[in-house]
Amino acid sequence: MAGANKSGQLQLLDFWVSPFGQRCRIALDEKGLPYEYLEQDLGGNKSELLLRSNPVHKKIPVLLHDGRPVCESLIILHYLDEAFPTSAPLLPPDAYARAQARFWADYVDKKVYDCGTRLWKLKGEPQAQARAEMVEILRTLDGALGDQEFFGGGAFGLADVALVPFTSWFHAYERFGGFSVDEECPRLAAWAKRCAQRPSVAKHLTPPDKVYDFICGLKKRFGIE
Ligand SMILES: N[C@@H](CCC(=O)N[C@@H](CS)C(=O)NCC(=O)O)C(=O)O
Repeated sequence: MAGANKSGQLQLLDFWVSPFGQRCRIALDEKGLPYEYLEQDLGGNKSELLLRSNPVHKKIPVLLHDGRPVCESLIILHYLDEAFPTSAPLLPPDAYARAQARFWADYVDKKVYDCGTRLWKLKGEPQAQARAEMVEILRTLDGALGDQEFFGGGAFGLADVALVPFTSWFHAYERFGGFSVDEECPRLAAWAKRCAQRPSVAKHLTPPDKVYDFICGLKKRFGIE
């Protein structure tokens, strides 16, 4: 059966362009865990399975492990690490390093998507504020990365998985914000290119032009020109 392995059946309720869903797909591949991908309709016709599996937020991604739902992408990443501890851990063994990884994953969660949405939704001064904030967020991440290969040091880990799906949204953020990640944050730009060479990332990142077209479609739907 698709998604079944000796540790049980894994299914992922997801939506193709979602950075949160991509986190889960990348983590599942990093860990070599087979799963069944279940694309969801989020446009006003949510499936019974999604509503039953995530009755609180009614959002993707949801991981079903032998039919039991786990919601919220970062919680799913932690769950995968705990449920499948022997396969490619996302979190390092050292407690302090684990806390650092969680801090940056949480920072990404609190900052990037929300600011990115303001960038494409707003106009004038509020949009200029979102642009300044996004550059600040990306510079902060560039500083946290420093000269390390990955946020997890030498290993691709939790914070990398949390942030990397947004690299395919950078192109749209750059176009709506009128800035360049390469120029503002060269270390982060180089990190994104390094990550893109990983099979798990290359396979699951949505091409940047498709993300841009998707956002343009949303703008049209919301009547934002
Ligand atoms: N904090 C959640 C965010 C998930 C989320 O925003 N999912 C969006 C798709 S990108 C969704 O399902 N939207 C449907 C809706 O809001 O009705 C996570 O990390 O999983």
